[in-house]
Amino acid sequence: MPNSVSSLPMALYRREQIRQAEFAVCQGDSDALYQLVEQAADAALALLRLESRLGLQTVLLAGSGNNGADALALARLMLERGLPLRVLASADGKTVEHRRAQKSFEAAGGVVEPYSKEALDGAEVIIDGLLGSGTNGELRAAMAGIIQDINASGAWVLSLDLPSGVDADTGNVNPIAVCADMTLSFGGLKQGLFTSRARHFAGEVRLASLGLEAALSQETPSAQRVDGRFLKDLLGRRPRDSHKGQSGKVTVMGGNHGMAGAVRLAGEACLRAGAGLVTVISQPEHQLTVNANRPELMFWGCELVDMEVYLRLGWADVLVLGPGLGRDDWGYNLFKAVGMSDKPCVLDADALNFLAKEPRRQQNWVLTPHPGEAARLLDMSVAEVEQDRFAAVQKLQQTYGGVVLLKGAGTLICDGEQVVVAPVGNPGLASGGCGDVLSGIIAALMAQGLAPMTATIAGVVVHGEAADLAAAAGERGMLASDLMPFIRQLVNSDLI
Ligand SMILES: NC(=O)C1=CN([C@@H]2O[C@H](COP(=O)(O)OP(=O)(O)OC[C@H]3O[C@@H](n4cnc5c(N)ncnc54)[C@H](OP(=O)(O)O)[C@@H]3O)[C@@H](O)[C@H]2O)[C@@H](O)CC1
Ligand SMILES: Nc1ncnc2c1ncn2[C@@H]1O[C@H](COP(=O)(O)OP(=O)(O)O)[C@@H](O)[C@H]1O
Repeated sequence: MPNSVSSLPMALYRREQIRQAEFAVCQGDSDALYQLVEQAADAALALLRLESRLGLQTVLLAGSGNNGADALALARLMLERGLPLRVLASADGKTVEHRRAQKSFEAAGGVVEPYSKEALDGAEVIIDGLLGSGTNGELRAAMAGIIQDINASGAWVLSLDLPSGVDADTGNVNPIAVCADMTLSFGGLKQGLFTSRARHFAGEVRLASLGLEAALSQETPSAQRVDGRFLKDLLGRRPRDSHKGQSGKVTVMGGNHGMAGAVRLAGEACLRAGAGLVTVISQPEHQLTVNANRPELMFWGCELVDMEVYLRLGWADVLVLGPGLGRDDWGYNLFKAVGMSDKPCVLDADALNFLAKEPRRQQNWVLTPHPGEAARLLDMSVAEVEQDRFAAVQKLQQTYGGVVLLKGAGTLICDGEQVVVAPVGNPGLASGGCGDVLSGIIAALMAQGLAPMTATIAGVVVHGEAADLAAAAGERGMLASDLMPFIRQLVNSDLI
């Protein structure tokens, strides 16, 4: 069945690519396009049935474009089945398909009412067909008002194609969007649904491909999505005769005065992700904290960054620089020392702030900025980074080389060839130290032989999945340390 609700593929597209596929199939023929509208409505009905939402008091909201046409076609299907519904339209239909869907709904005895807030009273289900992929620029005030009413209604909300107000390409919201429980994406998966603010507004995402698969396969996906399945067959079982020297040696550097915890977290995560030997280089007074309950970490107290540091860097397979590094001369000198070595490295936190001041490119590094650090690296505001995270991660990679990951809900990873979106993890990660844990995991995976891009994707997936497991006890109050036991479980998960 071409219009069935399928399981989510990994390929993501920009809205223009999905429109191209639609054009390739319909060739501008309105009958063919109307068929797609009918199929979209069929798929939405099937989804409502699957979710056991049929028979509940339902209000459908139709906008003036083809997203509204989808809602009106669904309204007709529901009316024909005697399901309880009200249909509200915010404006007159502007497309041929919209007018046709409305006519057909009215011919079946349906009534389209003008929008009123009161009509949402008592709604158990709201179908959002206000705005889809044709949305341009900032929402007009009237539309923003309707969306506010939907969000305040308390109903279960299904958004057709996109939550109204979410940008299909960036996931950005300007200034408000429908907060959906579920989104049924049509044609192909829009890349914007999986990152940025869309992570909050889209709810669970489903796909109705509407028979556009073949046409869409002519397009190169703009990004790939990853989830826990990425970990399958990644590391494999350790050879029975393996020894610690073969599992990779990592040196974690950072932990300026008062910030012992950052290097301790990165170092411990590195061990839990399977590195054979981990040394922490930090301010000397931090030895007790770093080794408390974790004697497996080696420690070297470094007060002065001198020749000995350079010699010690030679020992490691992979370096991590940044957790708790600080921005003083001590931190800067460690940054210089790492720059002089040719080791594969993970740069995080203040190491990225030094890099922003002294930009250079390196191929064998992984940069892990959060949006604030990304803004400094790109000399722009955090709002500009967040406005288009896809563009930001690509620009970072072009400027600095290597593998770049842009943190935040729907983390993006780019190696210059492809962009990967990892919609894993949860807001429990929004607490200090979680980024330090991530850099330790990535370094451990690199030290065990994974290529930087693979290690970075796998690291983000392990980190996010560990957070989801840890969140069983609640997201609020979750600590970076709570991830540790689950990291171990996940790096062995391909063996289960
Ligand atoms: N692709 C596919 O495979 C298929 C796609 N299909 C469906 O078509 C949908 C795309 O339809 P579409 O192109 O008609 O656009 P759509 O999202 O309804 O919005 C246009 C309306 O919104 C308005 N508007 C715009 N910006 C605004 C703003 N900032 N603030 C306020 N209003 C704003 C704009 O108003 P205007 O500017 O004209 O006054 C116009 O009236 C797609 O999402 C999917 O549901 C399926 O039916 C079949 C398969
Ligand atoms: N809402 C969220 N959903 C998913 N992941 C999140 C969310 N909030 C934060 N994270 C993740 O948590 C980590 C936080 O990193 P960072 O800001 O560097 O923390 P710190 O510097 O305190 O260690 C990142 O990997 C980020 O992607």
